Amino acid sequence: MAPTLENQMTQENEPTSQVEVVPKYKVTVVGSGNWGSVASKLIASNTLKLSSFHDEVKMWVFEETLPTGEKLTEVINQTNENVKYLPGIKLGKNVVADPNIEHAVKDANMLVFVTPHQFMEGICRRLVGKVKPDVKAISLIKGMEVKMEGPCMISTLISDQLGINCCVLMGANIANEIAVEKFSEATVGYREDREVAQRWVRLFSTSYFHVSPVQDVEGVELCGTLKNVVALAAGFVDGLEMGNNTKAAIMRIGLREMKTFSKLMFSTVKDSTFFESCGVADLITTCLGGRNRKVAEAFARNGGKRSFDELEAEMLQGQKLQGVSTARELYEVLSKRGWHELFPLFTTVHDISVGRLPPSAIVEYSEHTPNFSLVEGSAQYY
Ligand SMILES: NC(=O)C1=CN([C@@H]2O[C@H](COP(=O)(O)OP(=O)(O)OC[C@H]3O[C@@H](n4cnc5c(N)ncnc54)[C@H](O)[C@@H]3O)[C@@H](O)[C@H]2O)C=CC1
Ligand SMILES: O=C(CO)COP(=O)(O)O
Repeated sequence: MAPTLENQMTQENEPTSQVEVVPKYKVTVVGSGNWGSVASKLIASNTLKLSSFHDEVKMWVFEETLPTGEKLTEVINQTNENVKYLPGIKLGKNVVADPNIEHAVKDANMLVFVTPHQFMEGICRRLVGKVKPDVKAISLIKGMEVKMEGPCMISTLISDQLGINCCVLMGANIANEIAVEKFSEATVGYREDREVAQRWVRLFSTSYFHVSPVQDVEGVELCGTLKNVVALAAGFVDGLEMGNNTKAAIMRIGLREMKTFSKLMFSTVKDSTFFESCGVADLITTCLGGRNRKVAEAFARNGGKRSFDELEAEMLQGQKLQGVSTARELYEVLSKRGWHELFPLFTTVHDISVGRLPPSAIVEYSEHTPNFSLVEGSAQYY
């Protein structure tokens, strides 16, 4: 039987006695927004150093025309910079932007998914039958879809639609900080295949980006997804100038709801996952410096009179919030299961974001609803 790329590559970087041409993993990044561009830069710096990977990293770009009339893909390939989503940062000459998604993925052995979550169903539909059957995937996407049966994590959507293995990478990772090589950590969540997880760790790790593997895909992914809803609550508190103690209270309550929800959905979720970078660290950084927090602050300052869509378009120039749609998706799950009382913070964030409650409800609710703050509510179960 011919050796597969998989078993030929397990002894990564170890010298071989015979001179032989060993196939190398080809990596494609599906997505080229703010984090997608930084992820491409990280990976591209490593593929040049690690002999088991092809130097070239393909990056699928959702094509758009810039105000200059030029195509974004062409500008990225000419300047080696994503001038719209990550201006001022060189991606590495081995990053090649490609506007054709089918072409970008067809030869890849490793696929990195990093688009806003709302586009993933459409992307997966386009990719059915277009990827190598033994390709390995990883999702950096913080979000979920809601189906009749309940929430569907994006890694599950990818695995189910494309019939491939999918890990996740989440963490306290504000992209603009990693772009300028400030130290941070991240967590890779994997299901069974530790060797594949280690390969992802090697592909992403640098001196300033430390990655640890954890055998808990759902826990890691739910942390990354749910903290965006808590970040909106933190933004409301900032917009109302409530101060640090209130914000810390919101983060604490939010973390408990994250943990309770995750464990109710998946009994396999581990307590220890919440102490990894994907858990409490991501919650903190997003509540301090993320886009969800920033736009929610503006929303509250405007008394909820300007919609999130309007503020997002004005403040983020094409970048996308994940928290507002995640709050809506979460609300659907809570409604279907009759869980609103167990998750007052998640419920209130959605009610505020759609204008059913004023931003000030984020604290009023906590004062008047016993199980929101002082008395142990849903969170007592976990
Ligand atoms: N930016 C950050 O600091 C971090 C982001 N993430 C997560 O990574 C994921 C991707 O985020 P970013 O790369 O920051 O994206 P972004 O917020 O910069 O989103 C814009 C991207 O969406 C693309 N897009 C617009 N319309 C589209 C369509 N119809 N179909 C497909 N793509 C379309 C744009 O071309 C652009 O690449 C999100 O789930 C986010 O939560 C995770 C960690 C850090
Ligand atoms: O996920 C993030 C940091 O880890 C970024 O969060 P925002 O999308 O709120 O900027």
